[in-house]
Amino acid sequence: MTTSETTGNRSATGNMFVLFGFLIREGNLLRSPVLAFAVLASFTRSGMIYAINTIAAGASLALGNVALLAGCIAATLTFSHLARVASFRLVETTRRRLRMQLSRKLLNARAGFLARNDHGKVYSIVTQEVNEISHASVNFIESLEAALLIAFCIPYLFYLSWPSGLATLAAVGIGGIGYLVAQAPAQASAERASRTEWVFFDRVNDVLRGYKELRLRQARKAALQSDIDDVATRERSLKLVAERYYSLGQVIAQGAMMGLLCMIVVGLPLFAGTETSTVLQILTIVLLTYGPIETVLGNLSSFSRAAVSKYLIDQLERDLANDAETRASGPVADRTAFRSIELKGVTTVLSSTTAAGGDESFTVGPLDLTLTPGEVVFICGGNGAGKSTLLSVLTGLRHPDGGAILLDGTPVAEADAPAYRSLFSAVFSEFHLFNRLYGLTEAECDALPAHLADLDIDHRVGIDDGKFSTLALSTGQRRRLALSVALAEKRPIIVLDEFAADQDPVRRALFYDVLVPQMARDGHLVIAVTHDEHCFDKCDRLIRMEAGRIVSDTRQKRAERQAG
Ligand SMILES: Nc1ncnc2c1ncn2[C@@H]1O[C@H](COP(=O)(O)OP(=O)(O)OP(=O)(O)O)[C@@H](O)[C@H]1O
Repeated sequence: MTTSETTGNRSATGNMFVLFGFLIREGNLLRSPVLAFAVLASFTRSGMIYAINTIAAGASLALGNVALLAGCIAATLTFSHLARVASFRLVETTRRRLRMQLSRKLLNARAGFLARNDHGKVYSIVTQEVNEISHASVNFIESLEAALLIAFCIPYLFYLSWPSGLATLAAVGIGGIGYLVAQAPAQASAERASRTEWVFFDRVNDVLRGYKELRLRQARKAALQSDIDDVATRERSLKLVAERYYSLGQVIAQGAMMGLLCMIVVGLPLFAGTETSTVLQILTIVLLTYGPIETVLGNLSSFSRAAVSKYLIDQLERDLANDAETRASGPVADRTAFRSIELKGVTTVLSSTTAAGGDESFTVGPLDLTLTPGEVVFICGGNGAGKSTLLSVLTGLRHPDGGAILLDGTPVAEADAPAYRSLFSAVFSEFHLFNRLYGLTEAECDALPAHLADLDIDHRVGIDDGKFSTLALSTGQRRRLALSVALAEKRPIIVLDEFAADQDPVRRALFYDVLVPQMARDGHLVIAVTHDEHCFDKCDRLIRMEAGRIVSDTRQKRAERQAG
């Protein structure tokens, strides 16, 4: 991968400027006290250098100079401490802002984006890359303080001896150029290392999620371990290459500084005839600024790493913005009722990349369907027939690629999707249980215990302080818990994808003979994907799908229920 491939349109130096702009803007640096503390610390440190030099040059100890030295030392220590504390606050603020901003964008992304994208990449960016940037903000303040000190000292050096001032400027310049030369290849390797880290996070996910399968087959475990070793080794090599370049930049900077010292000690007396006392004064200043110069140059590599992180975060944010949901201009009010939902020639194209690198697509639709409140609709069909895709489109999680969804006769635009989705509660085949009762109203929370009892799960789970007492449940129990939440939401439409598949015969009967009829009696439209052929008579409509199409839509009289 070349540098231009990895850093897109931005050059390595451009990345650095973007980072600096971000740190100044996000840290509100121009108005932050941290800047004032850094300026004051470097000012008093310069005063300290001046006082040391003046005392060293004088024959006797002048009280005023000693007082100046003591005052400058106390002030430098105080301002440096305050600047450090303020800059750590800045680190945490930057980290918090970045994380909040990224999570907000992830929450606003289309469902398809999250289904499509590697989670390793998202985890890595939200943790590692964000940390890299927030740490750079401390280095930024530190470098600013050091750069100011250098800016104060160089004129003083020019005042004492212009060749020494010029030589110091040249040394700083050579050091800076060294970093600029080294950072392009270093950033390219650092970026590749970050991308390799995304793969590492995915593999860790395999270890955590596939722990049972891995323990059943040693060979699988060994192969995964070897893959993880490969990824970790590749990442290590890429990081080492990047660090080697960064170190090369540092060597050039250190070499320039050492050259400067030699030039002062040997060059000045030899070629400029500078007196020993002046040489000593210059040497004191250079030695006291040596540390800050090294800080500025040394931090360049951390900025370079952070610039790569910023580039990767920007890239993710751009992808998220391109795939963000179209939002309504005002606040979205929940819909509490509907008269009809109509799918008119709805088509959805699912596409992915094949192992050979080609494109593979599957079209669901065109689908025509009208649904009304109080109906019990079962959807059946073989694996891959398009049932789950139909549910995604119907619930507004996926905007159709063709045709339209009409709610009470009005087409649902993408911006209307949030309001439209508020009609639905669902337990998808791959559902997620939140530990906390996020977003439930007080009335819904109050209704929940009754639904836990109806679904025969109250003996295993309780609610404590807005949280479930446990989620350590069997698959069937987890599904019943998810349905309890869905029912407590009291939304007009309940969607269930293979709900009964994990239930024992008693609970399955409870579902088909008691719960579903009860939902319909309460006025819900119930849409359930099911493979239970012996229960097909327990619905008002049976929709059969094949190869992405509805091949039959049979209305029937529901079989009599045992209860209700
Ligand atoms: N990203 C994708 N690219 C291409 N084809 C896809 C993609 N996602 C799913 N498919 C295909 O689309 C078809 C419909 O999938 P869907 O999940 O809707 O089927 P389903 O009827 O719910 O199946 P099951 O009963 O197995 O859950 C399947 O053949 C599947 O392989």
